Amino acid sequence: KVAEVQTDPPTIPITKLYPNQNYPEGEIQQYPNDDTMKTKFNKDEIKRLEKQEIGFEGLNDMRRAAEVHRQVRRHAREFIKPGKTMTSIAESIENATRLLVEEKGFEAGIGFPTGLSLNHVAAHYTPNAGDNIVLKQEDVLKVDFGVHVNGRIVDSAFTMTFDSKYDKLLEAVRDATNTGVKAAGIDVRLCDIGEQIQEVMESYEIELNGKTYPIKSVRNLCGHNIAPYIIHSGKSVPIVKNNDTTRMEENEVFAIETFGSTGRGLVVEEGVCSHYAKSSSLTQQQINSIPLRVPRAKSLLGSITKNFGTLPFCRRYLDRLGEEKYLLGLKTLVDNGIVQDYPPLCDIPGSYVAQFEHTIVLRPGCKEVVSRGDDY
Ligand SMILES: O=S(=O)(c1cccs1)N(Cc1ccc(F)cc1)Cc1ncn[nH]1
Ligand SMILES: [Mn+2]
Ligand SMILES: [Mn+2]
Ligand SMILES: [Mn+2]
Repeated sequence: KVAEVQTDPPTIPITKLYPNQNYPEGEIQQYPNDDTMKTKFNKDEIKRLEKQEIGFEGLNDMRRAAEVHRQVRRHAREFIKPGKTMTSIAESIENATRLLVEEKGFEAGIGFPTGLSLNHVAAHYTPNAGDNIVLKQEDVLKVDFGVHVNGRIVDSAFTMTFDSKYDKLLEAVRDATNTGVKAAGIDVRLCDIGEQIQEVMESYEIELNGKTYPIKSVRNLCGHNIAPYIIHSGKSVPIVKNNDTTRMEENEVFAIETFGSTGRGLVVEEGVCSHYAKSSSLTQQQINSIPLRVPRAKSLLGSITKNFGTLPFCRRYLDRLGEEKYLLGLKTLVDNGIVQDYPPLCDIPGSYVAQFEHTIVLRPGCKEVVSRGDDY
């Protein structure tokens, strides 16, 4: 029996909703420098390159992951309400993702921990075991979660508020992210994208509790390129003007994300860490050559390699695997550079940060915003 329509809450895997396995295309955009592109590739060259691109399989895998993302977030936007614990929110998103993507080893699953950063915390907060934080009416919540199919990660995020007083902040960031998505393209310089994002972001201001704040682009946060099983594979997309003349290249996948803040427009690593990922730059041989005097570190590394590979994970994912007494072992792996920690990234207390993020594919003939939905 082929199901036609998703249940609420969502329980039907996306493969069952698309029996022909052709998943919906994202938003197609032409490149900003399209005329020079035309001279670069003629029609049949584009045809040939479209075959190559990230391989039709790769693109189809991303589209399936993106459809999972859209259906999970549609439900998340209904059930995330003040009074719910961060833990219950994270688990609802993760359970729905596992169901819809049909989690199976490295073939399909969660792309990285469910980011639920609040207010002046911009990114990389997810609850650890025992976290009792409850969502409040005046919170500014960034929901940033990932879905992968065969390592093709869709990284997309949106901001939720329950008070219209923050509307201008969300409008600024949404406009800035869409500006970055539009500016992106083959051969486009990263610095030019950062400049355009900053110009739009900082053209906005917001009045909060009787005071007017200019909205600042958070200058030390950025978007990034994505490779199979590697959430950031080397290039950073700035959200302020800088001098990085590195260019985007065809067939690259980018997460375009912008952060607007009423605070300093600068984040620092602050608070208890929850997010980690095995370094993608060390070879197995290099790892083997590092003496690990803490026995637990070795067994923990085995579990991380087996269950996550280079995909980011959080402490709750270790807990659900039955790992115990792992904090010293984890610290040892971090101190030896085998595992990278990603602590919460915070502006000043009392400030508010908003985020929107899309994943785009720079196909030879067009740009595909795979994570675009009717919500953002
Ligand atoms: O800030 S990043 O570390 C980065 C940006 C540019 C170069 S590296 N980061 C990558 C990442 C790190 C850990 C994760 F669990 C998931 C992703 C961006 C990001 N965080 C959430 N969504 N997107
Ligand atoms: Mn629902
Ligand atoms: Mn993200
Ligand atoms: Mn990202």
